[in-house]
Amino acid sequence: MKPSIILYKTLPENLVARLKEKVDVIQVNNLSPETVQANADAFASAAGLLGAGGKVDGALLTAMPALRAASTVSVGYDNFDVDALTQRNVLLMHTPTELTETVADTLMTLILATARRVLEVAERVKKGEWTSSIGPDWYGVDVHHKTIGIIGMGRIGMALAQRAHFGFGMPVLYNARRHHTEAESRFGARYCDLDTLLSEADFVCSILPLTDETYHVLNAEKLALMKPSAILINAGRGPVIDEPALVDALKSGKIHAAGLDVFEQEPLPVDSPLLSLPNVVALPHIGSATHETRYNMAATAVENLLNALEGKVEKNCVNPAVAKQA
Ligand SMILES: NC(=O)c1ccc[n+]([C@@H]2O[C@H](COP(=O)([O-])OP(=O)(O)OC[C@H]3O[C@@H](n4cnc5c(N)ncnc54)[C@H](O)[C@@H]3O)[C@@H](O)[C@H]2O)c1
Ligand SMILES: O=C(O)[C@H](O)CO
Repeated sequence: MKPSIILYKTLPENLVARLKEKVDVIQVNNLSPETVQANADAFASAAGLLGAGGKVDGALLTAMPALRAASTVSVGYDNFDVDALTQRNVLLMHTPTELTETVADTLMTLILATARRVLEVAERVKKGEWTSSIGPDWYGVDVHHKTIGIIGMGRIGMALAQRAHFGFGMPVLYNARRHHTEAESRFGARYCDLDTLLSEADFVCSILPLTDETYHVLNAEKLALMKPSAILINAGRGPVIDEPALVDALKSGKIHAAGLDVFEQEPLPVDSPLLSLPNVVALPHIGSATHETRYNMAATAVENLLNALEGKVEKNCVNPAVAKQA
């Protein structure tokens, strides 16, 4: 008998067919308590879990005693209780490599869109305000040769540094948990403590994972260190920034603008004060959202799950210690 899995994301047909070669697939819409309750037997007997978003915590794991592997269509896994998974010998697989370049493109998009006020001026053109030669009220600020400060010099941080250094001639500052010799040799990047980075960078770009340590690391005190001309970009996770403190910094001119792909609450509520600020570019968490990259992520997540269920976890595993115990 084939093992069964819970699939909580819509996947292309060919990928579902690939899964069905090896496992029985039970498709659900989400991982809400209502869904779990309505499909209690399926959840109880499933050996695998595949999808994106949704909280995978102790309560869900209690409802899934047969679970052996979970596979997320994402690189970030802050929505998983990794300790609880590891305690129960459940492997967690993710997609760390497929999206790197695409997310770096998104970060560059936010840098350019905020600096050149792309949304604002395009909107003015649509409204028919471009009636004579433009003046300073349409101007933005330069990106090229300005200093970029990257908080989180991991895979995506490196891809951003490459674009900034080679494409835009930008000096690169960075902060991470360790020195990154490759970033220093390839991009001349300079390691800084967080306060120095915040006070020197023209573009402060956060691509941090969300952890207990990074929660609200960019709070009012830290934002106050930024130059009034500086622009803050965040494509890591929303709760890394204290959002009310950011709104205050943007409203009072303590910082120049912000480009955001992630928020404390997603989807961003329509009454968020961020949406009424002209100096904010807000995107709906599209960091990796191209057809090519989302397909590649889904295909990798499928193979990750099938491999994990067969005990093959050479790569893409968040808690490989589980495999060693098996
Ligand atoms: N907006 C999106 O759609 C999108 C897409 C992909 C990834 N992300 C987010 O970006 C994150 C990073 O992805 P990645 O592939 O570059 O991960 P990565 O693991 O390669 O890099 C993470 C970097 O953050 C640093 N870091 C972690 N904790 C830190 C701390 N407390 N202080 C300073 N630095 C710290 C690490 O040292 C590392 O350099 C993901 O975890 C995810 O949350 C968002
Ligand atoms: O972590 C990721 O892969 C993206 O943020 C999508 O959730």
